[in-house]
Amino acid sequence: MSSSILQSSPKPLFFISNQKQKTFSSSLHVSQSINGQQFHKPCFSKPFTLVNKKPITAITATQRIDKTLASSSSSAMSSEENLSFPIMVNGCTGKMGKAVIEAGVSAGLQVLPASFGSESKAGEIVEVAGKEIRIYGPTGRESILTSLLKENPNMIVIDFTVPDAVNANAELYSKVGVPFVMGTTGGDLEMLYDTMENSKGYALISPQMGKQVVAFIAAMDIMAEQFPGAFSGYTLEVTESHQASKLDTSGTAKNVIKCFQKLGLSYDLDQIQQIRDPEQQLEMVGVPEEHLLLHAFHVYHLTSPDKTVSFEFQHNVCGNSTYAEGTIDAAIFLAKKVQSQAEKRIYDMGDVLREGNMR
Ligand SMILES: NC(=O)c1ccc[n+]([C@@H]2O[C@H](COP(=O)([O-])OP(=O)(O)OC[C@H]3O[C@@H](n4cnc5c(N)ncnc54)[C@H](O)[C@@H]3O)[C@@H](O)[C@H]2O)c1
Ligand SMILES: O=C(O)C1=N[C@H](C(=O)O)CCC1
Repeated sequence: MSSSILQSSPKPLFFISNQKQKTFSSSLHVSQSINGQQFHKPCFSKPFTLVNKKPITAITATQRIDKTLASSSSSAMSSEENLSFPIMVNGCTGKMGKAVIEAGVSAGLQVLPASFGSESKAGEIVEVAGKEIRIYGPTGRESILTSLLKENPNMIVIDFTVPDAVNANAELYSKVGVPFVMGTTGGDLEMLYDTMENSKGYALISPQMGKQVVAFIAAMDIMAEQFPGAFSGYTLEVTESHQASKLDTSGTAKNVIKCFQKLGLSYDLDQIQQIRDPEQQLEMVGVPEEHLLLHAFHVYHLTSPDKTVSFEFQHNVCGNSTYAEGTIDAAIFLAKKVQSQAEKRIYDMGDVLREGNMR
């Protein structure tokens, strides 16, 4: 596959982009005072700040979210449903972790001062969106989570960690019995769903939290259901470009490809062309320079057997605010399901959209 895919059609049939919004966000500057010194940083989302490194101790009631925020959250949320719940954001020093905490704070949710992170960060206390959060490495997670749940029976875990941690984390959440939103991609999806089927827990699992992209995938799925095989014989080329730090292939692209397969296209996931090189992203994909460190561009190009007909679909996202907002909607949706003891326990972002649970 060549770069022509990305440049072949100046007017794609389907184009979703939030570049405008993120161009605004990219000019955001954060000013923080650390040990009396003032720091200014241009960023997509506010950076976390390392406060200090202390030995790990159990979470106590005094470390929990402050009560002022807790009480204000009920009015900021939905007073008629009296839905106020704390979130534990795992991977809180990561790009998504930070963005989700900011979105959660804006929505009036409580953020618990504990987060699962990498071994190298274990014991650190970091500041994200004005909240001090202690990082817990791989050791002792079960007892930490158990005591957190005991003190916060209506808590929801939000996981934006790394592909390698997905299955072990989901097993732990299920074992302890804490409902969770799994935004992290990768891992063994079949195993993840098996874990949930075998537990009594609630979960919302989605490799894509951006509402408009989710709606696009749902539309493709409806087309596949109504017109199975409509694109038989066509060839498919898929290109996805993300920041160089992304560890796995786009989970979103995999879901879109499932729809194309139902539409009759034969395609193997290892044919996906991943672009992680910033130079290619600038020149070939057209990613704005200020978003090289945080973007998700996807192109699906379909060509008829005799090459007389072609289709192109794109969804291009700069920054990550759309995912963070969707994640908070997902957490609110899941909290309501838990509260109402809904029979269905495993959800995805399509369920959130279908029930109109958007703020
Ligand atoms: N569902 C969506 O809409 C969506 C959107 C964006 C990103 N993602 C996915 O979310 C995940 C995180 O993305 P990101 O951009 O924030 O990545 P990131 O690299 O910026 O952050 C990863 C975080 O995980 C932590 N971590 C590393 N090893 C860990 C471990 N063993 N246990 C717990 N935490 C660990 C890191 O310290 C870091 O805080 C990726 O899988 C990405 O594909 C999903
Ligand atoms: O930035 C990422 O990493 C993203 N991952 C998700 C995926 O793999 O589909 C969603 C888009 C952003």
